Amino acid sequence: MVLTVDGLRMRYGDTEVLHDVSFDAGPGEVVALLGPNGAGKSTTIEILEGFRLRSAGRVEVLGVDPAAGDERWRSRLGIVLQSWRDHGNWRVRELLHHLGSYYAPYATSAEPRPWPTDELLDAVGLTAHAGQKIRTLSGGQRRRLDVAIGIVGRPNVLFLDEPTAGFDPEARSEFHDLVRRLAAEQDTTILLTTHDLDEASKLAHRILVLTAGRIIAAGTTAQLTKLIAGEDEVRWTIDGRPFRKSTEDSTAFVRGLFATYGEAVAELEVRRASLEDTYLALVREQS
Ligand SMILES: Nc1ncnc2c1ncn2[C@@H]1O[C@H](COP(=O)(O)OP(=O)(O)OP(=O)(O)O)[C@@H](O)[C@H]1O
Repeated sequence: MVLTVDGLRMRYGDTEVLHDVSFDAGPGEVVALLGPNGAGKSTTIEILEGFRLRSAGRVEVLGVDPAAGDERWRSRLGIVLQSWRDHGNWRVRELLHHLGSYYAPYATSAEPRPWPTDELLDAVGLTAHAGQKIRTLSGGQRRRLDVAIGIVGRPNVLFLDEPTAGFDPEARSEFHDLVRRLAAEQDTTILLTTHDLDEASKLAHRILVLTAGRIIAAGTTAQLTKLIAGEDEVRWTIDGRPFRKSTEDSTAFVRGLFATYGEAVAELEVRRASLEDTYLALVREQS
């Protein structure tokens, strides 16, 4: 396993913000930590990055406890934080070239490092802005640069904390392609956090739903849909009077409705439970 988290707990003072979090991830796997504000997503990712010391539990990243990771171990991680580190006066190409040079000592023949600057600029869609000063980039362009900084060392593991915040739909879709390519072609294991269920479903092989410091559901989008599938809603009127019923099997219910009321049933509507609805219901229930 590339990532192993077993019984992870974290406490800030008297407050426990992670309770017994466990999951793992293999090479080339994309895992999304999905949850509302304050669920503990950043805390989890920061512990795996070695930025925070956990209170309890076993954590291994590339076979190493992050609390004891050395420079060589660190060189195999890519990190994209939520907050922007300001390098305003640098130009995009210069900065990537400069940061990339730190990784050169850790190159192997199987894993050349760093990622050549021009190829990288192309991969993140910043070629046209390569000569621009960083403070003149738009929010979405800066975020692309954040991602480029995260992957310049061709990491084996990439941590992305809310990577697409501030992206327009096109940038988001290009970013999704990039993440898929990194996982499929470079076997990069990717752990990302997001509030966005749609993004998690599109990107991740596995989604972990975290609320209030606990993983309350985990699986592929299809498995989650099955696991937390809610009830459909059926609405209809009889003689102008509105009715509404929540049911797990709307087809059987509608069949029964027609058997009983026949042609008196009008304005029939069936709304299937979406994963989004059930995810929101779950989160509300837990928080
Ligand atoms: N340094 C800290 N000291 C005390 N409490 C903290 C600290 N950092 C985070 N917390 C608390 O821990 C909990 C989890 O925070 P965390 O940032 O991990 O959540 P998150 O899921 O990443 O949220 P968001 O989506 O808002 O980024 C929150 O209740 C937060 O207030």
